[in-house]
Amino acid sequence: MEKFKALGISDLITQSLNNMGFEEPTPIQEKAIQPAMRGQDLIGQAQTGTGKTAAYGIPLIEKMEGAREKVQGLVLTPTRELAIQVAEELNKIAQYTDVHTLPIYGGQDIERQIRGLKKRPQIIVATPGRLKDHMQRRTIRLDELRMIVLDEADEMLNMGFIEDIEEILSATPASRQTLLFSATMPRAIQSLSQRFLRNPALISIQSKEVTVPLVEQNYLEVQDRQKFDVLCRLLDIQSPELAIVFGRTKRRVDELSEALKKRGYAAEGIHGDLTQAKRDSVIRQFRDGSTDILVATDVAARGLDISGVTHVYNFDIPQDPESYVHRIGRTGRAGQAGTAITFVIPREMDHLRTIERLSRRKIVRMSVPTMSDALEGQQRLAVERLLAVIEEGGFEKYNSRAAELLDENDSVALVAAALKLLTKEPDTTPVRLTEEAPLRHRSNDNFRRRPPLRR
Ligand SMILES: Nc1ncnc2c1ncn2[C@@H]1O[C@H](COP(=O)(O)OP(=O)(O)OP(=O)(O)O)[C@@H](O)[C@H]1O
Ligand SMILES: [Mg+2]
Repeated sequence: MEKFKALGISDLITQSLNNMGFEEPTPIQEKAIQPAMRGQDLIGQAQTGTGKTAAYGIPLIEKMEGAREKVQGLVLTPTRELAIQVAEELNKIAQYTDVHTLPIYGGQDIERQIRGLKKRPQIIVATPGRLKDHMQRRTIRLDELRMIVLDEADEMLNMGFIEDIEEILSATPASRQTLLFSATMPRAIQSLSQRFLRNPALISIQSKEVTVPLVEQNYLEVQDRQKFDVLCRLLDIQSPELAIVFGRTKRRVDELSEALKKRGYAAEGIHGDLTQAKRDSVIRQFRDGSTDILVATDVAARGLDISGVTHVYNFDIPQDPESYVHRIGRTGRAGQAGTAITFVIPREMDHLRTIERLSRRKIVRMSVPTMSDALEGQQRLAVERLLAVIEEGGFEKYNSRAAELLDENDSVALVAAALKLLTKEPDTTPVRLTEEAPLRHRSNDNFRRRPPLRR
């Protein structure tokens, strides 16, 4: 806590950071908080899962005046789920202050948002489209805005959002402070962003690699039609606590989540064509662990912070290196370890090399697991469960029956039969997935010109 105090953070906020289990600032927090509190514009870059939200959130909250009635702080995010999550984190950080944050995003009843706005939140976390709606209706005014943050800044300044961002910024006072944060900051975006900032400080947490070292990164080469069986085997062998499976298209996500359910996995899909109510419930179930596998388009690639995600599977190789970095960054967060496996069809190998080069990290080839590997994995799980019961005790009621059985049967046969009962044998229920065409290899330059957001 002393280290947070030394950054000039007030007692009320230090106290909530303590409650949240933050013992000391992460490197980006250490470097960004003071200049941001001094009023400096900045571009902050640090690896996924290293606390960028609080790095901008703390100074943002510190700068708000509880008594003022108009919106003073604004965070823009590329997705609705991220807006909700960031607003929650800001409200946690500000729990002992009189600063309130409201998320504003598409797909939610606008009247309800208008009622929320009547409570005069000082900070709004918004997706650009819905914010523009409110600006047009004059239910949100930005003429007293003091600070604006573009979270996932490179994505927000990508083709699909840039006009919205320009329009929103032009409605804010020129005196406002502007902060940009992301784990990836391609140079083209850095120079573009200079237009919106005044003498920005570039705060970048230097590291050899863009991705988090705690994430083990593998790929396997596989034909498209084999991918699904390979995924199921991997799930059986690795038995993730929670896993995210990324697919290229909405149809892919629908088909994949259905197919996984057919084979008995607790999977749900998320993409941009679902109703917001459905998206909310899918994320809620995944956060509380009632769904083990989230199947997603890139709509879930950025910013989402869900603890317990031990594995990320790129069922389809990502479109660009940035997407790769963000997708695999859904695991290995806040010092936890994680595993990421990318499925590459032979014609996409060049693409993998480009990702490797730009993320400056070797992605290690692994062999395609066999059916017997999968069975072995499930057997191991069954054994673990059995041994855990022995450890726990409380099965005395079964002792006399066990002794009886042992008198009449071979002991190895008995245990083997029990293990067979406990083991989920690999499921081979036939499923159908529409084949995806391989990603064509494109030059780096093109990576950034993709039209985003058809996810
Ligand atoms: N100082 C800290 N000590 C301990 N945990 C922290 C600290 N700061 C942040 N965290 C936790 O680390 C996790 C990741 O933080 P956050 O979501 O802000 O990462 P990020 O850098 O924005 O990642 P991404 O690039 O994926 O958006 C969160 O669960 C957050 O609560
Ligand atoms: Mg973030």
